[in-house]
Amino acid sequence: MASSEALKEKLAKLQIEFEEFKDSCTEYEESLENELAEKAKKLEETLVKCRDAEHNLEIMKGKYQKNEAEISKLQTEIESLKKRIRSFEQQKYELEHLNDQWEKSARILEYSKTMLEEKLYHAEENAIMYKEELEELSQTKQVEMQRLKDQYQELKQELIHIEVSPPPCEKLQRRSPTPSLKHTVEHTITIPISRSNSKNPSRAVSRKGSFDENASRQSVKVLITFRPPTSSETWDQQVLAIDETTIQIKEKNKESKNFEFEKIFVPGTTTETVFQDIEESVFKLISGGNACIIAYGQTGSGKTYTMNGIISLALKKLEELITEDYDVSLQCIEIYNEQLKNLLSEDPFSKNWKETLAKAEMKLSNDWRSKSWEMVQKAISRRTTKFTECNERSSRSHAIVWFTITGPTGVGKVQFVDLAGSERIGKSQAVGETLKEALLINKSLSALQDVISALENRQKHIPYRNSMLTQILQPTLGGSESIVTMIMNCSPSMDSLNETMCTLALGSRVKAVDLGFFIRKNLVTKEVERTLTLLEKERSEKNSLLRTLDKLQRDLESYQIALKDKDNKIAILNNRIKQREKDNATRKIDTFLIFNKHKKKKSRYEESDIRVGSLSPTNLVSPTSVKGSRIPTLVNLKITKKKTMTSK
Ligand SMILES: Nc1ncnc2c1ncn2[C@@H]1O[C@H](COP(=O)(O)OP(=O)(O)OP(=O)(O)O)[C@@H](O)[C@H]1O
Repeated sequence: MASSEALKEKLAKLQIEFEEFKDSCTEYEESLENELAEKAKKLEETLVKCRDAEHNLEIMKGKYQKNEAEISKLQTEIESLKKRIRSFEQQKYELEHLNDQWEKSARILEYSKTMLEEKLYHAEENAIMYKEELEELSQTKQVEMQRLKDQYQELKQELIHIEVSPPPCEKLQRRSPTPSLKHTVEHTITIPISRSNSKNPSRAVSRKGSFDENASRQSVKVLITFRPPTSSETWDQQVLAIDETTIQIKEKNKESKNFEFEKIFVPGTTTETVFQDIEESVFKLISGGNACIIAYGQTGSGKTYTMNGIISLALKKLEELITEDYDVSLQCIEIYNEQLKNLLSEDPFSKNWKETLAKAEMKLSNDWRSKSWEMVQKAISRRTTKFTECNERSSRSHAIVWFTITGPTGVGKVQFVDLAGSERIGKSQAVGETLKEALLINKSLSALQDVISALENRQKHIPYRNSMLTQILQPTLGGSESIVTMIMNCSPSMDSLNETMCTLALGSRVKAVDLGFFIRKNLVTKEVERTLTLLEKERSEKNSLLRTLDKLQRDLESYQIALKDKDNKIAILNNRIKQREKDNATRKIDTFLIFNKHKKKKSRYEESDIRVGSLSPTNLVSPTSVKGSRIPTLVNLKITKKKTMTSK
C-alpha cells in the first residue's frame, strides 16, 4: 500500500514536473516563434535591399557601358587627333625644309643677280669705251673718206681730160696704175658724206654704176608707226615729238634722245598709207620672189590692227594681180610656248612643228578670192589671247599668215607675221606660267633680232635654228630674192615711253646701214677696204655688245621677277606655317580639355565601380564595417571589367 502511495506521489510530482516542462516548452516555443518571425522579417528586408541593390547594379551597369562607349569614342578621337598632330608636324617639317630650300635658291639668285649686275656694269663700261673708240674711228674715217672723195674727183677730172683728148698710150699707162682704171671709175660710187639728209647714213649714199642699189640698201625695210592714244592715255608732244622722219624724246632731267628713220607714220595715219610702202612686197611675190612683213612692238601698240589691215589690203591687191595661171595656198599658224598650231583647224598645239606646218598648208580652190579673207579672219580669231596689265586681249603668241603663189614666173612666198608683245617682263607683272610664257616670247624675239642682225651683217652663219619662229620664217627671211619689212609699232602714251624707246632702238639697230658692205662692193682701194673691214668689225662688235646688254638687262629683269615671285611664295608659305602652328596649338588645348574631361569621367566611373562592388548579397555587412563608407557593399559580385579598363 505504501508503495502505491509512493508511486502515486511520484506520479503527481512527475505530472507537476511535466506541466512545468510543458509550460516552459510552450514558452520556449513562443520565444522561438517570435525569434523566427523576427528573422523572417529581417530576411524580407534584406531581400528588398538586395533587389534594390540589383536594380542599382543594373543602372550602374548601363551607365558603365555608356561610359565605356564614350571612353572608347574619346580614345578614337584622341588617336585621330594624335594622328593629325603628327601629320601637321610632318607638314610643318616639310614646309620648314621647303622654306630652307627657297631661302637657299633666293640666296643663289641674289648671288647670280650680283654677278649679272657686275657683268652688266662691265658690259656697259665696255660699250661706252667701244662707243668712244668707234666715234673716234668714224671721225678718222670721215676724214679719210673726204680725202678719197677728193682723190676721186681728181681722178674723175683726169678721166674727163683723158676722154676729151686721148693721150698717147704710154701716157695713159703711166697715169693709170691698172689697165682697168676706166672700168673702176665707172663703177665707183659717189659718196656725198655731207649730203643734206646725211642724218641717215642709209640715204647718204648714192652711186652710179650698174649694180642693184635696192638689193644692198633695202635688205630690211624699217617702218615706224604710232597708233593714236586711247582715251585713258596721255601723249605729251613736248616729251614725245614725232614727225615724218624724226622722233625726239625729251624726258624731264634726262638727256634728249633722237631717232631717225626713213618712214615714220604719225598717229592717225591710215593702214592704206602704211600699205603703200609694202605694196612692193606683193609685186615681188607675183614675180616669184619672197617677202616677209613683220609687226613688232609692245603689247597693245597696234600690231594686230596694222597687220590685219595690211593682210586685207594685200589680198585685194593679189586678187587684182593673180590670174588663173597661178596656184594659191594658205597657211595660218600660231607659235605659242615653242609649240605650233594650225589656226585653220581645231588641231591642238604640237611640238612637232615640221609635221604641223606641212599639214597646215591648204591649197585654195579657184574661188579663193571670195573666201580667203574670211578664212584668215576666222584663223586670227582662234589665236591665244590673255588679259595683261598692258592689253585686255593681248596676243600671247606669234601668228603667221603665209601665202604661197605658184605661177609661170616661179614660186613666191609672203609671210605676214604678227609677233607677240615685246614688253619688258617687269611691266607685264608676269608671274608663274605667264612669266614662263613671257620669257619664251622674249627668247624668240631675241632669236629674231639675232637673225636680222646676222642678215644685215652678211654673216656666213645665220642662226635660224635658235627658235621655232626663225626656223619657220627662214623661207622668206633673208635671201637675195626676199624683201623684209619690219613694222615697228609704238604707242604714243607717256606710260609706254620706255617700251617705245626700246622698240625705236631696235629699229635703229636693224636699220644701221651696212655701209661697209655697200662701199666695198664698189671701191677697190686696199687701204679703204682694210679701214672699212675695221669699221665693220667695230660696228658688229658694238651691235653685239648692245645686244648682249639688252639680253643681260632682260635676264636681270627675269631674275628679279623670279626672285620676287619666290619671295611672295615664301611669304605665303610662312603665313601658312604660322596658321598651322596656331591651329596646332588650338588643337592641343582642345585635346588637353577632352583628355581632362575623359580623366574625370574615368575617375567617376571607378568610384561608382567601387560602390557597386560593395553591394554583395552574400557579404552584406553593416554600414560601419566598410571603412570610410556608409553605403552597404556587395562583395564577390561578379562584374567582369574589360581588360582595357583594368589596364588603364
Ligand atoms: N592705228 C590704229 N588706229 C586706231 N586704233 C588702233 C590702231 N592701232 C591699234 N589700235 C587699237 O589699239 C588696241 C590695241 O591694238 P592691238 O590689239 O592691235 O595691239 P597689239 O600690239 O596687237 O597687242 P598684243 O600684242 O597684246 O596683241 C586695239 O583696241 C586697237 O583697235
